[in-house]
Amino acid sequence: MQVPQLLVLFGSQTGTAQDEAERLGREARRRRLGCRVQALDSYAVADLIREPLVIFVCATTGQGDPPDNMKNFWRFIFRKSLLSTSLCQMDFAVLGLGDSSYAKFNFVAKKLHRRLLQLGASALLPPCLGDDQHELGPDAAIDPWLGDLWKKIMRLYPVPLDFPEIPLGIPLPSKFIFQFVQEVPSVGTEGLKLASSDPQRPPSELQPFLAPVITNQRVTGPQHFQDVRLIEFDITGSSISYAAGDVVSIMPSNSETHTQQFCRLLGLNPKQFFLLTPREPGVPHPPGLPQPCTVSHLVSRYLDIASVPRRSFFELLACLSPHGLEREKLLEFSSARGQEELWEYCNRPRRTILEVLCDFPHTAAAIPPDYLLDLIPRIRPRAFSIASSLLAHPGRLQILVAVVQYQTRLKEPRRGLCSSWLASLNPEQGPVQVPLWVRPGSLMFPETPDTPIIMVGPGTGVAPFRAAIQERVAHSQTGLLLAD
Ligand SMILES: Cc1cc2nc3c(=O)[nH]c(=O)nc-3n(C[C@H](O)[C@H](O)[C@H](O)COP(=O)(O)OP(=O)(O)OC[C@H]3O[C@@H](n4cnc5c(N)ncnc54)[C@H](O)[C@@H]3O)c2cc1C
Ligand SMILES: Cc1cc2nc3c(=O)[nH]c(=O)nc-3n(C[C@H](O)[C@H](O)[C@H](O)COP(=O)(O)O)c2cc1C
Repeated sequence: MQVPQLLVLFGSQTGTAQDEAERLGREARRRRLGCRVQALDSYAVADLIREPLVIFVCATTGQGDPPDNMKNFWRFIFRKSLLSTSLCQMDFAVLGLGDSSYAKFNFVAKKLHRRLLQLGASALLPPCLGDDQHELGPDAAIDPWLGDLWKKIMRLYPVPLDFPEIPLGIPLPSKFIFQFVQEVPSVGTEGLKLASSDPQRPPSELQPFLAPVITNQRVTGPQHFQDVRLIEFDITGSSISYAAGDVVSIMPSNSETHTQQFCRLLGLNPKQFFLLTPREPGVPHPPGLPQPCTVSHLVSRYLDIASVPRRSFFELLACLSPHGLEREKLLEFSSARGQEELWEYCNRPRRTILEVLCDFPHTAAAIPPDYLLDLIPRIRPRAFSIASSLLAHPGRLQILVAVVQYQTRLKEPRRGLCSSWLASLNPEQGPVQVPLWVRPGSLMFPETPDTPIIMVGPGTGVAPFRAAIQERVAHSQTGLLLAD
């Protein structure tokens, strides 16, 4: 008897839907189902007509919009030419991530559910609508829904009896195998660059442009509570072009201090090189990680140790812990009944992964490197409205950054990863480069430059208007007034 195969496809803007999709993948593997977990746009969508069992995990972003990594899928699935029997072989369920304070609550999940029914697929359950506004977060809706889903799936797709369930507490195999290497293999140091600038293709998340920082200047008075920076990048030779309203994405790094602290806790040598091999065929190499790579590069540029850990982090950490007391606490945090306590410990005070690891030192010191990429999510890029015009500043790109810093009940102030990192870059102390790429924004300015517009953009919300005004001045428009 063959093992049933489940496909989990996700669309995620900031990682929550991806984390839930990976949780589904782990729960499926514990139940001995074959399981693939993929971003919707990295899946060959035409193959859906052959899939028997698919769970879609989708966030809603913007104003009821699909996340960037499912935009191609979204266009495809709503093609008018698709027949109403296209997906009649498929059982499916949709898990939505949203926030009920938005007018279009879980719009993507609801619309996708309806569309799949129109295409002939059979729903296993009504869609699950995870809500950030719930005091226990989206898991309040997801936990009971998943219980029902597994009951249904295991009834319709029973696994052979000689494959018993793998109990919680036993770690599943890691996605990758780390092989530490004493010497740098012959690909040389070129492979260690984060990204190169290929003049043929505009920079993207997979291949950002390393833009030198030209200036980094505070534009608010020294007494003002908010530190706002005007940062200028040199984008000469990048093939980047932009207009007012466009957005630049920036991939930040962890601070040197945090990187070193993390390595110390885990007993890792930052200078050590390693190679990564996927445990299963077909698992892609982590995007943006060079091969070979140094531990320091992995920790500073890839692992989001400054983020607030999710429940899945505690679940895996508990499995890896050799220390009785620490393991017991970690298991509690990963259980359904421990969610209120976890919220108080982590989410409310915004405690970071690094700080949690400091609280569980015996466990941290025993984490096998193979599990690092299962345990800690990838650093996410941050978006900034472009605050300049190429017509006024050829070969340059400027942004206005409000440095995020606030206090919770923890003694140490909370600092935004990207804004604090950008603020720390000082080109006067030597060359510094920032990985970035540009995408169109949703803010559209009138095509005829003489159309009068009233612009309201408080704080750094003024950035796109600064760009629009520079454009209009370059076109010799007069009568412009920007009030602040
Ligand atoms: C399309 C778009 C355009 C943007 N343009 C700009 C721009 O022009 N300039 C700009 O400065 N930013 C802009 N942002 C925001 C920017 O992308 C980052 O979110 C911001 O810089 C913070 O990132 P960070 O990494 O420093 O903070 P993170 O490490 O991501 O931390 C931010 C998180 O901290 C929490 N937080 C922040 N303040 C508090 C508080 N007082 N109390 C409790 N929790 C808090 C919130 O959960 C918040 O999500 C834009 C965002 C988008 C989506
Ligand atoms: C900029 C932004 C726009 C959002 N727009 C919506 C929305 O229109 N409807 C909704 O239900 N949730 C909305 N949300 C909430 C997200 O869907 C929710 O936080 C979700 O957990 C994010 O999942 P992700 O991390 O996988 O992207 C928005 C969140 C952000 C940050």
